[in-house]
Amino acid sequence: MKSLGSIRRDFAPWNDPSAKPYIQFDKVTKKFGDFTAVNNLSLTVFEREFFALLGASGCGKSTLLRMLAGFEEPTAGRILLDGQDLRGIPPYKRPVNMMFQSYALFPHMTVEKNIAFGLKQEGMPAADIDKRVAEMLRLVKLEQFAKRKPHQLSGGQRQRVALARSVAKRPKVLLLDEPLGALDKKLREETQFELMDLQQELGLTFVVVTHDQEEAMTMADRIAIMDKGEVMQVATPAEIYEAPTSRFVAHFVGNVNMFEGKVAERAANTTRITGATGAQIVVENAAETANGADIVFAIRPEKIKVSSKKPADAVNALEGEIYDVAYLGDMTVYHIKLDDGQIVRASALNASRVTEDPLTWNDRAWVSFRPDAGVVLTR
Ligand SMILES: Nc1ncnc2c1ncn2[C@@H]1O[C@H](COP(=O)(O)OP(=O)(O)OP(=O)(O)O)[C@@H](O)[C@H]1O
Repeated sequence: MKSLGSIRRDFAPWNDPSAKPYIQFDKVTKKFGDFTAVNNLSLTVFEREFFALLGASGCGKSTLLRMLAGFEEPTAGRILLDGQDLRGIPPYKRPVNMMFQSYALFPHMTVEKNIAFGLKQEGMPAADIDKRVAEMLRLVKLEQFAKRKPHQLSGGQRQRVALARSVAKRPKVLLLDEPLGALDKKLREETQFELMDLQQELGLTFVVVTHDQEEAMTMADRIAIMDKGEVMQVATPAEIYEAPTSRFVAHFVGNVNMFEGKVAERAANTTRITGATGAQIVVENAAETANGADIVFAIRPEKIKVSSKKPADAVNALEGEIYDVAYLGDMTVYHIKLDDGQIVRASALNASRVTEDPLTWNDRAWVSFRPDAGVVLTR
C-alpha cells in the first residue's frame, strides 16, 4: 500500500525518457463562443498514474476532463489515449469512465443491483456479473450492505457504491470530478486513502479534478496546477510545495512568505537581495538573475525560525515584533511585523509540551532562515 501519493518511490515514469505517455493533451484549446476555457494546453499522464488537476473554480479543469471523456470536442489540438487520436470517438466507445460529483445511484435498486447495472447493459453473462459484483463489494468493503438501498447508507458508503459502479466495467481510465466533495472532512480523509488503495489494487489510471489542495497533495502522484485555462506547473506534490516555479503556484498551495527585492550582488553560490526599504537578505542563486533584476524569495512558514534573541550563526536574521500568535495544538503560528513593515508568517512545531523560548504579543523577536530554505522566483 502506498501511504502517501508522493511516496510511491519506484513509480516515476515522467522521469523516464523512454516511458510512453498514456494520455496526451496536445496543444488543446476549447472555446465556448468567444470565451477560451482551455488555452493551447499540453499535458501527459502515464499509465497507472494518479493524476490531479488542481485549480480555482472556472480554470477549466472540468472542461479538460469532459473532453477526455468525450462529452466535449476540442476546438483545436488533439487528445490521444495510448497513441490513438480520440477525435470523433463517442464517450461510450472510449475506455474511459467518469464519476461525477453528484454520484446519482438508482434509489430503487439495491447496492449490488446498482453495481451490476452497467455490466448487464453490456450483456455480460449473469455468472460473471455475480462474480464481478462480489469482487467490487469486497474492494470497497461493502459486502454486508449488498442488499441495502442507497437511502439506507451513509454518504461515505454511497460514495463507495458509486466508485464500485464506476470501476466495475474495468475502464482503463477513471475520471473523477470532485469525487469526495459531498463528504465531511473526516470521512473525506479516510476515503482518500481508500481511493488510493483501490487505484493501486486495480492498476487503473486516475485523473481527478479537485479544488482542494490537501486532497490533491495526499492522493496524487503528480499535480497539474491550472489557472485560466492554462497549466502553470506539473510536478509531484513535494516539488509543487518545495519548488514552485511561479508566484502563482507558490501562493496557490500552502502558505508562503514573499520577500520582494532587487538583485544587489551575486557571489559564487548566493545572491544578495535588497528589499524596497533597504533590508538585505542572502538567498541561493537562481539562474538568469542580473544585477538590478526584480526577484522574489518565496519561503514557507515552517522554514522560518522565530526567536527572542538574534541567532549568532544565522545568515539571514530580521528583527521585528510579534503581531499575532495562534496556538493550534500541534503547532504555533506567529505573525511577525518586521521593522520595515512586512508581516512574516512563521510556524513552529510544538514537539514538546513546554516551549523553551515563549514569545507573545508585542515581544521583540527575530526571524531567521537559511539561504536555501526557499526558492527564488522571477515570474
Ligand atoms: N458549455 C459551456 N458554455 C459556455 N461556457 C462554459 C461552458 N462550460 C464551461 N464554460 C466556462 O468555461 C470555464 C471553465 O469551466 P470549467 O467547468 O472547466 O471550470 P472548473 O475549473 O471545472 O471549475 P469548477 O471547479 O467551478 O467546476 C468557466 O468560466 C465556465 O463558465
